[in-house]
Parts: sequence; structure tokens; C-alpha cells
Amino acid sequence: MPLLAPTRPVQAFLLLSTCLPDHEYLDRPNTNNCMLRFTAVLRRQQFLIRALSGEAHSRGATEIKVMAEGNLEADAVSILRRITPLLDPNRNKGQAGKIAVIGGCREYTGAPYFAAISALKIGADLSHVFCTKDAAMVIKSYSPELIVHPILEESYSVRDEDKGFISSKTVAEVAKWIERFDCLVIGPGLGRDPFLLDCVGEILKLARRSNIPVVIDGDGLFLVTNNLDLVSGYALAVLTPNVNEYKRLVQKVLDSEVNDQDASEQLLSLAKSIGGITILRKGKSDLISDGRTVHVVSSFGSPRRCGGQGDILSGSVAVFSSWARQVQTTAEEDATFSTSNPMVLGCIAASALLRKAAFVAFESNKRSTLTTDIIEHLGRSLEDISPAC
Ligand SMILES: NC(=O)C1=CN([C@@H]2O[C@H](COP(=O)(O)OP(=O)(O)OC[C@H]3O[C@@H](n4cnc5c(N)ncnc54)[C@H](OP(=O)(O)O)[C@@H]3O)[C@@H](O)[C@H]2O)[C@@H](O)CC1
Ligand SMILES: Nc1ncnc2c1ncn2[C@@H]1O[C@H](COP(=O)(O)OP(=O)(O)OP(=O)(O)O)[C@@H](O)[C@H]1O
Ligand SMILES: [Mg+2]
Repeated sequence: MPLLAPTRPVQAFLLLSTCLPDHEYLDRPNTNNCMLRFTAVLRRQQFLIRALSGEAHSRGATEIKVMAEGNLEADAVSILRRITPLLDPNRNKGQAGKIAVIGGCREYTGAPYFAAISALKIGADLSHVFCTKDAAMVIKSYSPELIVHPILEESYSVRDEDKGFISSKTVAEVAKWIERFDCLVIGPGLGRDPFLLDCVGEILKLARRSNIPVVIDGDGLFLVTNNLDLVSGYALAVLTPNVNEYKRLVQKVLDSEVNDQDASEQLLSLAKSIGGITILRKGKSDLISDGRTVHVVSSFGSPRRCGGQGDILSGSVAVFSSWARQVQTTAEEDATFSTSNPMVLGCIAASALLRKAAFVAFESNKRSTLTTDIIEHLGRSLEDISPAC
């Protein structure tokens, strides 16, 4: 079942729109033309799906799985159109979103940058990064657009007797800002230093007390998988695990192995077991559940698996879920929409946009496609679906 009623009337249009870049069919209003291109793209997609599954030799099995998942396919284009705000000259800086990424350490500076810059490229007004001192100068040098706070500390730079004081100081620093943020992305490039993770656990508790939505990714998932109480039952929390992170989560919460045959049921039960938080399981198809519903986003995508695409996704989920919450508070009467979980809507929108941008970037860059190329296609990809004005 789609989450939203179609905002534009023709069903066939929506069917096409889940499979084809908008510019491909909007340029060609002729239906026959459209159908020919649709068939060609569908064939190309099915080939891609078979190739990606590594089961090109067992075609029947793959197609059955795709058909079964197809029933849950989200109407991502309608959701993107519904929640993306128009650029209105009466709005002020900040109203399109203020996002903060908590991540970035000695080893990883790319991940927090990707998440934070993606939020801006999609249309958020302000994007902050809270990272370690070592990472801050590097991240600042990537982009003058980001507001970078060098406040996190790792064990190697703190004496044992100072840890309590430093931890309180770090959390107090974030507390000064937290009410201004629409969403925190916790974990891209955070690393696994125990002292740093303890501090971030305190920041997560603070976000929860302040009712600030959180998207947990990367090493943030390492933290919460070992401390489930940090997020359990928090409806404004989204987890975005990749294959390894999901495996660890399933083992910890369900005490079992990942079951790809009943992937939707397992995800549903995982989300329910953590108190109805939203989980976006990343993979060949992205699966999204809050313990009540399961949705699949499998449109577009790319066979290139360069690191950093998950970071784009986490920054994007933060923006789209904030927009979904904003639209719901101002939306006219529409029961289906206003009762939908905004965190789920944000996941569907982010997944669809990332996959579309990755597809378009791959079309031109093929094997050399990098995360920065995908980021460059976020704006155009969103514009094709939901024009700015
Ligand atoms: N350009 C950048 O800056 C990018 C930075 N990135 C950042 O990298 C971080 C890790 O994310 P990832 O995606 O590599 O983790 P994942 O798939 O779970 O693990 C793969 C394997 O590595 C291992 N392992 C991981 N961390 C370890 C550690 N500290 N020490 C020891 N082992 C560790 C892990 O082992 P295991 O979990 O099984 O113990 C598994 O075998 C995260 O902060 C992410 O945001 C990415 O976003 C990409 C772009
Ligand atoms: N096998 C695949 N085929 C097609 N698309 C995929 C595949 N695996 C992942 N993706 C897409 O890439 C996005 C990022 O997922 P991925 O598993 O690479 O995250 P990640 O490992 O956390 O990335 P990062 O390197 O940023 O940490 C997903 O949302 C999904 O849409
Ligand atoms: Mg990741």
C-alpha cells in the first residue's frame, strides 16, 4: 500500500515515475514513446537487479523475489513531491532545516563531510559538524559552507582524572546548540574510541530529553547496538544500518542470524523489539520499517559500491524527515498523510533520491563514480522530481 494518495492523477504516470528519471519522460509527453522507453529502462533495471544479486544464472529465483518485494514498493516520488518545500521568498534562513552531524575523528573526515554537505545540497539552510579537534581543521578545509565545532575528545588526548570534567564540558557545548537543530545525524566517521563513544551516548540522551530527532549511522550504530536503551522506544530515532551493522543488530536484539528469505518480517520484528523506532536496512533494495509497516525502495541505484554513499543517505534522511514533520504540522486535512510516520517518510524520500542521484552519476562516470559525483547530482535529481519554485 502506498503511504500517500497520488498527488497527480494518472496512475501510469506514477508507475513510470518510479522507474524512469523524470527528465526522460517529462521531455516526451507522447505515451507510446514513454512506454517504449519505460520497457527499455525496465529491462535495463531487471538486468541490473539480476547482475547485482549475483544470480544471473538463476533468473527465475531472482524474479520471484523481486515480485514479492514489489508489493511493498513505496510511492517515493509522491512522497518526495509532498514533503519537499517550495522555495518561498517569505521564508527565513533556517526554516528549510538546520542539521548537525556528530562525527569525524582522526581516521575519518570524509564521512561527516559527506553527510553534512549532502544536507545542504538537498536544501537545508545550515549544516553543523561536531567532531574531534584533529578532524575539525580538515573538515573546515573541505568546505566553507559547514559550521564546524572541534569539541569531541578521544582517550589518547585526555588524562583519566580529567575524563569526567571533559565529558560534561563536551555535552554542555552541544547543549548550547541542540534546541536549534531539526535533526542530529550521529555516527558518520565517529570511530570507536570508548571515551568518545561514552560522550556521544550522553549527547544522545540529551537529544532524546530535548525531543530532537536523531539519525544513527556508522559508529553510532556500534554505540547503540551495545546500549539499546539509548534509543529503545524513541519514536524520533532512525537507524540506517549497512550489511555489517544490520547483522550485529539482529544478533544482539533478536539473538539470531539475518534471514534474507523473510527479510521484511525480520525487519518488522527488529523495529518492534526496539520499541517502534525506524530502521532503514540498506542494500540492493532499501527496506524501511517502524515496527508497524514495511516499505521497499528499489528504484534506480548503481552497481558502484564506493564508500560514503551511506553517509549521503544519513544526511538526507535528516533533512527529509525534518521536512516531513514540518509539512505534517501545516498540512491541510489528509488523514493518510498526517498519520504517516515522518521518520519513515524521510527514509523513503532519502533512499529514492540517493538511488536516483547514484544512477545518474553512474550513467556519466561508470567505474570512476565517486561519492562526490553522486553528491553533485543530488540537486538536479531532486529538481527533476520536485521543482524548487
Ligand atoms: N571517507 C570516509 O571517511 C568514510 C568513512 N566511513 C566511516 O568508517 C567507519 C566504519 O564504517 P564501515 O562502513 O567501514 O563499517 P562496517 O561496514 O561496519 O565495517 C567494515 C569492517 O571494518 C571493521 N571496522 C570498522 N570500524 C572499525 C574499527 N574502528 N576498528 C576495527 N575494525 C573496524 C568492521 O569490523 P566489525 O564491525 O565486524 O568489528 C568490519 O569488519 C564509520 O565511521 C563510517 O562512517 C564510511 O562512511 C565510508 C567513508
Ligand atoms: N548491492 C546494492 N545495490 C544497489 N544499491 C545498493 C547496494 N547496497 C547498497 N546500495 C545503496 O547504497 C546506499 C548506501 O548503502 P551502503 O550499504 O553502501 O552503506 P554504507 O556501507 O553505510 O556506506 P558508507 O560507505 O557511507 O558507510 C543504500 O541506501 C542503497 O540504496
Ligand atoms: Mg556507513
